[in-house]
Amino acid sequence: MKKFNVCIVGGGSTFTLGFLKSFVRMKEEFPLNKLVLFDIDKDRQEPIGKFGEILFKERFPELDFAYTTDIKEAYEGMDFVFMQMRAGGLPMRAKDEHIPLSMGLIGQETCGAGGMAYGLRSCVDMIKAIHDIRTYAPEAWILNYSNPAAIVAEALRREFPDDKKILNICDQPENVVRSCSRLLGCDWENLDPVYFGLNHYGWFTHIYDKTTGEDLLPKIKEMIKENGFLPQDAEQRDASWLDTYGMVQTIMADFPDYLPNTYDQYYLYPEYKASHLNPEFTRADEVMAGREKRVFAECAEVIKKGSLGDGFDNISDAHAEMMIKVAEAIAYNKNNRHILIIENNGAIANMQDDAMVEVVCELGANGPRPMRVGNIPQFYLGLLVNQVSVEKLIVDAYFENSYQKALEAFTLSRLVNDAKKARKVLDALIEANKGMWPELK
Ligand SMILES: NC(=O)c1ccc[n+]([C@@H]2O[C@H](COP(=O)([O-])OP(=O)(O)OC[C@H]3O[C@@H](n4cnc5c(N)ncnc54)[C@H](O)[C@@H]3O)[C@@H](O)[C@H]2O)c1
Ligand SMILES: O=P(O)(O)OC[C@H]1O[C@H](O[C@H]2[C@H](O)[C@@H](O)[C@@H](O)O[C@@H]2CO)[C@H](O)[C@@H](O)[C@@H]1O
Ligand SMILES: [Mn+2]
Repeated sequence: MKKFNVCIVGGGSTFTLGFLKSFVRMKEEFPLNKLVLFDIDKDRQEPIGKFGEILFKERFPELDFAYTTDIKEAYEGMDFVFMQMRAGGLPMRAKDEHIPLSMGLIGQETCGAGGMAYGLRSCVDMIKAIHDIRTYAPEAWILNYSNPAAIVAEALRREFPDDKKILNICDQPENVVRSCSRLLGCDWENLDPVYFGLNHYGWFTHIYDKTTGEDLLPKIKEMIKENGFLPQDAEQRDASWLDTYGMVQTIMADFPDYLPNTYDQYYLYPEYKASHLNPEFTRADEVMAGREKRVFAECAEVIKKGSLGDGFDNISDAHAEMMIKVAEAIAYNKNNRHILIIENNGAIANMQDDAMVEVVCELGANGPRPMRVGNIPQFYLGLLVNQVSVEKLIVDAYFENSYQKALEAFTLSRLVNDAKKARKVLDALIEANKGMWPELK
């Protein structure tokens, strides 16, 4: 069985620990020869790298493992590059959230003004990183889930039009499917969804039972109406995530056709959400006070002991598991179904061909084969055409250094929706992002 070389870009991410543990747990199904962590921040990556050295010495000694800030060492000879960078780090995420919220607008990592701010930073850093990767690993599969994935995917489509080995992915649709399995009391892998949308803006039209072919969505709708909706791993979630999943019940009461992606809440209830988010303590603050602290405390403890110790917890990590299964599908030409971000080209019949949309695809060694959903109803089409235009305009702003295009994107966004507010928040974000955005003229 061939063994693979993998690099993780954003080695200092709060998600890396989950990957390191999952690579151990999944070493039979996706065997690694070499794993390299790469980050531009040596100090942030080092504790995670040291944790990895101890983990692999004890659980996967045959693995060739390294961590580095050198691009040649990181990329040369790689088969897969997993990309999880956060351009500007969590402190900039906090600004993306706080600045719009201070003006009464949604402050969110990937949606609205904050998402566009993060998007412009990610365009700069992701395009540079992919040029670096292609210098040293022209054939590697690049699996991107750095956010905002919708804007990043559109920028990469334009910068690398002929590169068929860049794949953009998000775990949230799969997380919603997993959450349905909690409700139904079944194995999530026995659910076969039909889905359409953009990244962080989509709907499930059917969720079939893989064995019988029965569409379980009517039953799921009833259960959500009666009991609400919880993430599969509710016991491990922060309060804000439970609130987010809870909103699915509200969305379905107003729009009962389909099961929504949890991110739809921001587009459907922008005023309600903006007035219920705490401008003094946003999700970035919650992550910095919670997940970030936990991850680095776990590293420090293991490094201090010099071993994993008895209480070592290697519980399942849905996010890492999904990304590794995506690599596995490509590596072994499995043609498994995954929900991926791809160029539309008819997958959603009544949307423009060059939109980056999110649909179910069969995934194998030759890349994704999207499954068509036909025409979508006018309401959903209207919402998505609006947002795809926003995403395209912000990417225009990046490539053309255009203030005007950025202003248009901000004005068009349902989460801003007013030219005066758009100019005000855009100007504040330009100030906050000096040196990290392209210069907008
Ligand atoms: N699409 C999805 O489903 C999904 C799910 C989870 C996380 N994510 C994304 O993963 C990323 C990491 O999230 P996090 O909360 O762990 O953030 P984090 O800030 O903890 O980690 C990001 C790491 O990226 C590094 N980094 C920043 N710019 C870089 C660059 N140019 N090259 C290499 N490394 C760079 C930082 O130093 C940091 O160590 C984010 O983009 C997040 O949105 C996506
Ligand atoms: O606020 P965060 O940093 O916790 O999460 C933002 C990300 O949320 C989604 O990913 C979740 C995923 O749904 C969940 O199951 C688990 O694996 O954690 C992830 C991060 O919490 C979303 O898909 C990402 O794009 C966001 O970055
Ligand atoms: Mn996502």
